[in-house]
Amino acid sequence: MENSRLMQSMPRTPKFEEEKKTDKDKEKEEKERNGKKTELARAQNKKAQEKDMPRFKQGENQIDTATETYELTSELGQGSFGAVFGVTRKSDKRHFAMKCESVNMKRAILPHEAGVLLALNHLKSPHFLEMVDHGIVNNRFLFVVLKLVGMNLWDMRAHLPDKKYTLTTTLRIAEQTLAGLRDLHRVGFLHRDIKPPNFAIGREEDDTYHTVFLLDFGLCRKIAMKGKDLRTPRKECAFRGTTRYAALAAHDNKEQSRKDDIESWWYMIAEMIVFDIPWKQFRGTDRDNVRGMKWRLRADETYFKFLFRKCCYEQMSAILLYLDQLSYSSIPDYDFVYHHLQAAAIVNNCSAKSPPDWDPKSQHYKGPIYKEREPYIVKSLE
Ligand SMILES: Nc1ncnc2c1ncn2[C@@H]1O[C@H](COP(=O)(O)OP(=O)(O)OP(=O)(O)O)[C@@H](O)[C@H]1O
Repeated sequence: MENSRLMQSMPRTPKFEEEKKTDKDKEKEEKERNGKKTELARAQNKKAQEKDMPRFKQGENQIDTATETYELTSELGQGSFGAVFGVTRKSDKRHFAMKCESVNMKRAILPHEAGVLLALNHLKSPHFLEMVDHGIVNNRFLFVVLKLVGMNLWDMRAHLPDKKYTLTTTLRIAEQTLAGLRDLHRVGFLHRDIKPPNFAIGREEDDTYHTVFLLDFGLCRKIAMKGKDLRTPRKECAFRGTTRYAALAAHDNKEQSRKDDIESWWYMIAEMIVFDIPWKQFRGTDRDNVRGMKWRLRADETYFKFLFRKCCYEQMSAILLYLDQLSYSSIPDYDFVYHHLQAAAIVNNCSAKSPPDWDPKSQHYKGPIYKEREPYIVKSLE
């Protein structure tokens, strides 16, 4: 005690202050340098996209690949790394989605994504899209052709009359997205960018209108290898993900693991339940503030209770408490999480028969139902 008081009263030497200032300056300079690098890479990527990508809006309406001709019919999405188009395969007039990426991107993402999709296509899970074609066009852009799905969960919410999902639909979404993540983890991948735009509903035409699909495997990381259970975590990693839904491990530049995908999933579902998640107003660059609020949620029970005052306090707090106990190597108990979702549905009188909000005319729910102790099923083994 005496010692610490003594230390506090001691004047800091100019040298100490100088060193501290230099460290801070260095950090600031490093941040500025990284910021400039990111900006430069972004500008280069944008230029490459403008030059190489299908120019649908300028009248380019047909893509000839090595084996097929596709007619471009719409633009379904524009991402930071590329674009997704609606296409019709000329040979059989079937509709698909074509995701494209310029060959001149600073870092190619699509070949990696195609690899993940290929692995997932061996799995018997209703939550992944079949990849029907992939390749390169005239050394201009890379592409993958995927089964077409409907609106993503972000856009869908904005289209609903109240711009909100009901609790029944939220819990159905929670159950299906949890099953999708469980299946992805089982093939040894982490998603690392769980957010509503990366899930989409199916299409009436395919009888998958009530199914939720997982999209965008560009940030996936393989964590389990053949003959090795788990990759050794790196000491420090660059931030990956989307600030609003990022797990604390991502905020702390730590190696992410299965539990962190589920933590991101928790933020996504919490947002659907409470509508206004407390860190909603912060931008992607405000990572420190968002991290602080995610910590407050854990430390301040009154705040947590207030947030879930309308419903699901017990279940959501039990799930988060459980997730926070897991470590890098833990395999989350998805069934345990599901039990809490089931409990929330029972306590809140959610009908198991109700169709999802986007299909109010339907008589009943016809989407996939979470199966406990679901065995790992590879298609070829059936
Ligand atoms: N198979 C598909 N069918 C219909 N729409 C799709 C399909 N795949 C993607 N989309 C639409 O395109 C959007 C962007 O897709 P995706 O996230 O795969 O691309 P991205 O370039 O990685 O995007 P971002 O950089 O924003 O993450 C999705 O939110 C969805 O609305």
